[in-house]
Formats: sequence, structure tokens, C-alpha cells
Amino acid sequence: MTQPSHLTARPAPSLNGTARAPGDKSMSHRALILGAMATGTTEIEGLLEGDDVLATARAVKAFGATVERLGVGQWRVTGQGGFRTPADVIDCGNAGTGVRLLMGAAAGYPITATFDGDASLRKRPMGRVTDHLERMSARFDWSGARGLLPADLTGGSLSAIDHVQTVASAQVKSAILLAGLNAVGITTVTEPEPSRDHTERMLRAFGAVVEVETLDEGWRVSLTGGQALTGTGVAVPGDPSSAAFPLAAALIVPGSSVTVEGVMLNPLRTGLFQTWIDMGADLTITNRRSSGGEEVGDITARHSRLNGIVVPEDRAASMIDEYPILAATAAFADGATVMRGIGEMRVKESDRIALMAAGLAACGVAVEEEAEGFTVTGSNAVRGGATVTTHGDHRIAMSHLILGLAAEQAVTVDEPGMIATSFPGFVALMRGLGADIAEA
Ligand SMILES: O=C(O)C1=C[C@@H](OP(=O)(O)O)[C@@H](O)[C@H](O)C1
Ligand SMILES: C=C(OP(=O)(O)O)C(=O)O
Repeated sequence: MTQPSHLTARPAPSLNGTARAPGDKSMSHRALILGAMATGTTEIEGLLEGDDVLATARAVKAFGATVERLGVGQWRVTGQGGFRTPADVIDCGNAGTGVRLLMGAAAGYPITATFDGDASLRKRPMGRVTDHLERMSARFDWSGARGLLPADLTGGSLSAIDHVQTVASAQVKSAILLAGLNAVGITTVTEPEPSRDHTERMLRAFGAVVEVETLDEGWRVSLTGGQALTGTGVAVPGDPSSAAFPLAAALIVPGSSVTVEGVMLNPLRTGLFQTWIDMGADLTITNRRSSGGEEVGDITARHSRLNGIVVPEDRAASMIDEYPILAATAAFADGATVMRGIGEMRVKESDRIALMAAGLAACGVAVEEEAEGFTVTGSNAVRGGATVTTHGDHRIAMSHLILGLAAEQAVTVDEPGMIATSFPGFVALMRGLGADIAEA
């Protein structure tokens, strides 16, 4: 199927209805990778069938696991208790999580592998992971610039390290812990604020012992090397980072009420929802339950008058992927929404601070960019009427399309095919709620 070159969102009268969030991307990558490292069978339900995760599924198959798709979101991974040298380059596509976690996992085995990705992934810093894997004795050779893909790994014979992070990163933490599983000694990662803990939780579900110590600031996670994983069942709940888009639309389009069911409520992922509540959003969570080792619930958002706030900087790790959509909703708030301490946004699929600032400004929104953040001053009438360059970043595309639903004039985005990396059903889901999003 050919992808449209552009998508346009037109002002919507109101959005109403109930939808289900797609499976969580972070957990989907981890379920496939741990399933492949384990011995035995891992049955996964609710796997996100987005391009990022499908690249990881192909990667773990290349590393020797048997990977079967049993039905929609239902996958079976049969692991060999280790990785073997793959025949081809491991192409992780657009996925930072995929490549960094796979590098960590693969580093623990006596194999070689070449990792690569698309043009965006080739620009993202890998040294934040590979420098530490090298300290553990893995070797990386770079055919181009050091620290940028493609990279050739020679793994095996690792020693544990004690790593103290200055910026919380679940990808760095996870890569080191996955390598640490096959290292000699106790591997420890200390974070200034806790980042998402799906790796730790899932490792325990696969039978590993992972210790967590709460510190005055942040926490310390450790595991002893030489632990074997055993395949298990994984139920992947809905992705809060994707649920954010239809919920945002409901908050800013007058007359709207939207419920998203089955959203994961891990407290290390819900910073955006708390921030919206702090801004005065009418957001209610019902039907809280436990599923697959995570709390999930149904979230209803109704159109709300939002007030700008200063977002606490120590919340950044719990909503790092959500600042683009927060900025889009802040464009409709009374006053300024100040977002700081988020320099990490500049090294995602794009420089998200620069692209949000440019896209919002093109839509007539007052925005001030800083080195490590930005401030959006809202208004109850956002002009829209722009074509926004996304640099192939799914969250930049979706955030501007949502803004277009509530603006005075339509908003168009380029490279909309990239939305499928994290949210392949985005357009259909939004149309089901009454949104007018179509090929430009
Ligand atoms: O571990 C993960 O699944 C993720 C961690 C975050 O990245 P960092 O670890 O770089 O903060 C986040 O931005 C990414 O989308 C998913
Ligand atoms: C940053 C993201 O993903 P990744 O780092 O896996 O590419 C994201 O999904 O917003």
C-alpha cells in the first residue's frame, strides 16, 4: 500500500466515543528481547504491531529465536537461552529502544553482529550505551563516526559495572542490565530519578532476581550476572504515550468526551496525565485493575479550559515522549506552560524541541525555545493553517495533527507514514472518534 505524502487534520466539531490504546511500545520490545534471551516459550498478548517493534521481532529471529505470529497482537517467541551470530545486518529501523536494548542483550554473548537503522537512527547517539558496554568488555567498531550507526559488535566475556547516570534513561539502564545478566559480578545502575521500570519488572517475570534500592534522590537497580531466564506469558497493556493523542484531542476540541480503555498506569509513565490534571483538565480514571504485572485503567478526557503551568523538572523522565503533545495542548491553555530540564528531547527521532517550536510558531502559537526546554503561551484561538515538517518523527506528526483538529484552519504534516512506528492505527482510531484527518 502506498503511503500518502502528507496528511491534513481539519477543525472538528467535537470528538466523542471510546477507543482502545495500542499495545505499549516499551513493553513490546522488551517482551520480544527477553523472550529470545530466555529458554522456552513466551506467549505475548497485545504486542504493538508497529514498525519499531516489528524490526525488533525480525532482529530476535535473526539472533536465533523462533518467532511466530499467532493472531492480531498474539505472538510466540521460543528462545534458545542465548543469541547466535546473525547472518545479516540487524536493521532496527527507526527504533532507539530496539537498537539500544538489543545491543545490550547481544553484548553478553560470544557473537558478532552489525547494527544499523534508518537515517534518523543513524543520527542518534549510541555512545551513551556502547561506552558502558565497552567498559564491560564488549567491543564496538564503527564504520563511520564513532558512536553513530552502523556499529559492529563483538560480545562475550563481560564483567559487571557500577554505572551512575546523570540523566535518567531507561534505554541506557536496560542495555546495561541486559548485558549484566551475562556478566561476571553484580551490575548496578543508579539513576537521578527513576526511569520507566519495565525491564526490571519483566526480568522478574522471566525468573531473574533484580534488586532496587530507593535513594534520597533516585534509585539504584542491581542484578547478579549468570542468571538464566525462563519463557513466560506477557500481557502488554495499552500505551499511555499513544493514548495521549486522542485524550489530548478531547481536551482541546470543544464539546468532546473521549474514553481510552486499557491504558497502562505505571507511575513512571503517567507524568503527562498528572500535568494535565495540574492544568485543570477534566480527566477521570475508572476501572483500575491489574494486568500483566502493571496497573491499567480507562481514561476519560472531556473538553477543558486549561491553565498554563511550570511543569516540574523532576517529572521529565515520566513523560519524556509526551512533551510534544503537551505543547500542542498548551497552545490552547490560558497563560504560559513552561517545560524545562528536557534537553533529552533534542536526541529523539528528531530534535523535538526545535521541531515543536517551529511547528507551533508556523501555526501562530507563541513559543520560546531554550537550550533545554521551551515555553508555550496559549490562546483560545489558535490559527493553524500550516504545513509542518516532521523530519520523519511520529510524535511531531501526531501532535500537530491533533492541534489541527482544534485550530481555526487545517494543519498538514509531511512523512505521515512514520506514524506507524508507534501507532499504526492512529488515523483510523481518530476518525472513529469523529476527526477529519485525510490525505492532503
Ligand atoms: O526504554 C524505553 O522503552 C524508552 C525510553 C525513553 O528513552 P530514554 O531512555 O532515552 O529516555 C523513551 O524516550 C523511549 O521512547 C522509550
Ligand atoms: C523516543 C521514542 O522512541 P525510540 O527512542 O525507541 O526511538 C519515542 O517513541 O518517542
